[in-house]
Amino acid sequence: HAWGYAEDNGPERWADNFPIANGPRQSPIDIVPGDSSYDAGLKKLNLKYDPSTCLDILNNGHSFQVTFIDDNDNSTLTDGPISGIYRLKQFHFHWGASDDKGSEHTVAGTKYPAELHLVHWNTKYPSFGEAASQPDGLAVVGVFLQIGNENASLQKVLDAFDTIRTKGKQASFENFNPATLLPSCLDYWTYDGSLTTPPLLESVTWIVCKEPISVSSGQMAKFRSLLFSAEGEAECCMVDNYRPPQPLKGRAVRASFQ
Ligand SMILES: Cc1c(Cl)c([N+](=O)[O-])nn1CC(=O)Nc1ccc(S(N)(=O)=O)cc1
Ligand SMILES: [Zn+2]
Repeated sequence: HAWGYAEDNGPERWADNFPIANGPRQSPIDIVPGDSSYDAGLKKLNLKYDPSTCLDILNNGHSFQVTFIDDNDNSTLTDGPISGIYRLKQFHFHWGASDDKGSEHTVAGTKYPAELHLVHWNTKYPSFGEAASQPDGLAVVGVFLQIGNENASLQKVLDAFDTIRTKGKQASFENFNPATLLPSCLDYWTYDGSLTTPPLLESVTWIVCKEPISVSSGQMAKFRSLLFSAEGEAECCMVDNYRPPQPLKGRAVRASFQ
């Protein structure tokens, strides 16, 4: 039976089929600001996104994702802690059943109600699939969501939820600019990690923004209206789709700010 987030197929069971779950560079982690070291050599993040590369929105049974056309360099991540050009493939979120949990990374033990992941792949490799198995293949920008004012940009994504309520549903979703989901300050922590869901590949340079973006409680309720289950199956709310923090195993966490 496939992996998920339930008692019988959730994060504590993933190592059964994916032994890398106990590997040396697993994600997420608890970021302890006092233990991170400022690295003056770290460049500012350079995120350049073209809304016309936005393609569709999909409920994949674990989260929902907005997928981008990645056969050109129109939507890219450069600089920051990485070298070369990484292309945006998709973004998705992780969230909780209540506002006191939901993020994957935590900051000195603090959980946020949700976390956005913008997934990019290194164009030194021919495709996302090839890149995903390389130690420098992927770069994911993580952004925390905190309860506050309604987020107008996020609302555009939430308005599409009625078309993707159940697992496997996909709908056209065009001309969305993911830059509108970024915080104003792009200070970040960075460390070497992995995908946070199976296959848990250790190919991700993590770039976690210090500043959260806002989401209203009503908008969080909308996230929780999605279903893990497919049409015709017993309804199972899509909530708590986050992996808890994993052992640091000696890794350094660098900060782009003092
Ligand atoms: C593994 C893989 C390959 Cl290879 C392909 N492909 O299309 O070739 N698609 N997937 C699936 C995928 O991307 N998973 C993924 C899991 C966690 C995260 S997270 N939370 O950001 O760490 C990002 C992505
Ligand atoms: Zn993710």
